[in-house]
Amino acid sequence: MTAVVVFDLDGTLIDSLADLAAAANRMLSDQRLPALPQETIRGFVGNGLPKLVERVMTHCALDPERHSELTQLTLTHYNAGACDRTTVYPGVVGALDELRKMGCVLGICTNKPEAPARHVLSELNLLTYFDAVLGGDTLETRKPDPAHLHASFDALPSVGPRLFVGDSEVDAETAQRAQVPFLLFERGYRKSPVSALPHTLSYDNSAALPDLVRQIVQDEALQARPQKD
Ligand SMILES: O=C(O)COP(=O)(O)O
Ligand SMILES: [Mg+2]
Repeated sequence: MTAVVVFDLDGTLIDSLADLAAAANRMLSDQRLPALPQETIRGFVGNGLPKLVERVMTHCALDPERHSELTQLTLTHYNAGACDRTTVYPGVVGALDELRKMGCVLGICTNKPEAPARHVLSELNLLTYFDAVLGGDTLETRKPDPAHLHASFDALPSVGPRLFVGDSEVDAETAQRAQVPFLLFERGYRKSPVSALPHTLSYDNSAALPDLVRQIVQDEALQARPQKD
């Protein structure tokens, strides 16, 4: 029972909010501005680091003309401490092991820039599970453009049906536009209720993932079977 499973990163496999918030707050401190609460920054995650910085800047009434300078500064701070407080969600490692044992091939489609995404995956001993890692700056486009997700699947061998696992509005929209089944992690950084996001199945413990993938693969196989009359 194999599948091509592509994962979002932040809020799906890893809880990276504390380090993202710390980087943004160091940038603000460099501007002699007070730190923002982590909960505020949580709402700014999902569309990549440049967008996160843009949202912080709007919130703090910083001059939009400084966007590229302050994005670079935030990235420098993030790179210096990307794994200080970031953790792998419970159940993820066991689920990735089992999926690999099933013969699935795994990839990453994240809006985090590719270099820090690879660095964080490597530091957390996750990089070797993935045969493709596409970041928010790998292509000219990124999620919710389905081209980002399609390119992630295309970078992997076609061992079975394709499915996407993510945590946010951006991921749900990407999967819907790409027309692939979507597994929604309920404990990530989404802003709307689970019921408001289009998804195939949802889960709150990553240990459930292999069974959910099996279920989707079986359903896909049933749908693909020629109908008898
Ligand atoms: O960097 C972000 O804003 C979000 O990253 P993600 O796509 O891995 O959730
Ligand atoms: Mg995410």
